[in-house]
Amino acid sequence: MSAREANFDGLVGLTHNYAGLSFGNVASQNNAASVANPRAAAKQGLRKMKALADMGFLQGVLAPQERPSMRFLRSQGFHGSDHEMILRAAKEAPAILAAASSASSMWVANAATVSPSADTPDGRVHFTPASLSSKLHRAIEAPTTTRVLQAVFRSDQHFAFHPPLLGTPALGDEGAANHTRFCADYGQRGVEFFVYGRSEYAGGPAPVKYPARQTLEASAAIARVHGLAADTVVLAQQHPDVIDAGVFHNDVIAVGNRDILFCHEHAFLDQPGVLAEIRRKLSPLGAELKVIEVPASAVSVRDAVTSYLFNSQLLTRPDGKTVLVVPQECRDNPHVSAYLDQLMASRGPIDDVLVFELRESMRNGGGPACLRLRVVLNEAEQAAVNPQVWINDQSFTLLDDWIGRHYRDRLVDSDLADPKLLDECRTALDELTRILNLGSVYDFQQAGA
Ligand SMILES: N=C(N)NCCC[C@H](NC(=O)CCC(=O)O)C(=O)O
Repeated sequence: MSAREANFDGLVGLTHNYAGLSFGNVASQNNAASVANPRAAAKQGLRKMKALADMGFLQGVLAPQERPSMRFLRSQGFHGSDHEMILRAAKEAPAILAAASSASSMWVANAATVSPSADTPDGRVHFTPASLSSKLHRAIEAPTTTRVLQAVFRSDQHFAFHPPLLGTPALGDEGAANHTRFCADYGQRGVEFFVYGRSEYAGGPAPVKYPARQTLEASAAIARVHGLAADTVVLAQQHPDVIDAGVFHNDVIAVGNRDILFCHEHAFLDQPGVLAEIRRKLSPLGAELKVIEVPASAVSVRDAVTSYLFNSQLLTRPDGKTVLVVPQECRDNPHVSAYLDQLMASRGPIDDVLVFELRESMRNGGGPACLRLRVVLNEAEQAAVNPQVWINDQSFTLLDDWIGRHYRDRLVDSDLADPKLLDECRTALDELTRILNLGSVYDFQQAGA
C-alpha cells in the first residue's frame, strides 16, 4: 500500500530554559544558565513546521508537557499547595526543580521508537515510548508522552502502543534518535536500524568520559516487542570515541531515509561491517543502499557536534527529490558550509539543502532531527490521525497566535522559582488541548489532580 513519511514536531514548551541538565550533551553544558527566550524558541520550531508543510511534506505537531511537573515534585516529598511546593523546591532542591521544569519533551525524536505497519506482523504501526532513564529530567516524560501520542494516534485498529522499557541502566532507551529505517519505498517492508552506545552484558568497548544512553539490550528488546523479523533488523554499536566527543545520540552523527545513509566516517564502531549488513538485508527488499560517508578531513567530529550537520532531516519531497534540512549553524561553520557546497556540486543523491534558524533549541543540543518524530503512514493510517494536529495555514495561525499570547520572551533559572509560571503554563496548555482536540492529557486536567 502506498505510504508517506509524516514528521511530527514537538512544540517547545513555556518553560524552555538552559539548566545544563544533560551531561554528555556539549551544548546543554556549555549554555547552562544562559538567558532563554521561550517565545522565540516556540516560533522558530513552528516556522520550520510551516515551511515544510508549505512545501508539501506531511507535517504534524505534538503538544509539550506540563511543567513544572507537580507529580514529580510530589514524588520527591514536597507537599502543600502547588505554589508552596515550587517555592520549597526552589529553596531546598533547585536541581530537582530544574529537572521538574525542563521543556525537554520538545525533542520528540526521543519520544518513542516507531515501526511502520509494513514491518510489523499485525499490520499496525507500533509505538514504544522511550523510558529516557539516563537523565532525570527526561525520565519523567514517558507517561505524558504516551497520553499525547495516544491522543494523536487514536485508532486501536491501526496503532499499537507498548509500555516503555523498565527505567534501569541495562535498558537505557532514547527512542527514535537511535533508530533509522531503510526501504525501497515507504509502504514496503524495510530494514530497521538500531544504534546503541554500549552493552550491559555482551562486554565490548564503551565510552569512558560520557554516558552511553542507549544499550544493545534495549534496542534488541524494542525490535522484539515490535515483532520485527531478524532478517530485517540491524543492531550496530556507535563508536564510543564519538560519544566521548559529545555525540550523545546516533542522530548527531548519522541520518537515513529510504535507501540513503548520510553519516560521518567515524559514526559506528565497525563501520564497514555495519554498512555491509544493511546492504545485505536491504537488497532482497528491492533497494541498494547509497552511503554518503563524510570524511573527518572534510568535517571533523568536533565540527559535526557544534554544527549538527548530521542532525539534519533527510526528506523525500512530493516530486521524489531528496532534501537535507540543516540548522543555520551549518552555514556558520566554514568547514561544514564548504562541505555542503561540495555536496550540492557533486549532484549525488541529495538534491537540495534547506537551512533553518533553530538557535534556541540548538543551544540545548536539539537540531532539526531532534525536534521531529517520523511516522510512516499509509492512507488509512493518515486518515486515522487526529486531524487537528496537521500543520496548515489555519493551525499555524492559531498556534502562532497562542504562542504570542502565552509565552514569555525571557527565562533564567531564578524564574523557575516563580509559581506564576506554573499557572501560565496550565492556562496555555488547557487552551492548547482544545486547539489540538487532545482531550485531558495533562495531570492538572485529570479528575482529582
Ligand atoms: N539528539 C536528539 N534526538 N535529541 C536532543 C535532545 C537534547 C536534550 N537536551 C536537554 O535535555 C538539555 C536540557 C537542559 O540542559 O536544560 C537531551 O540531552 O536529551
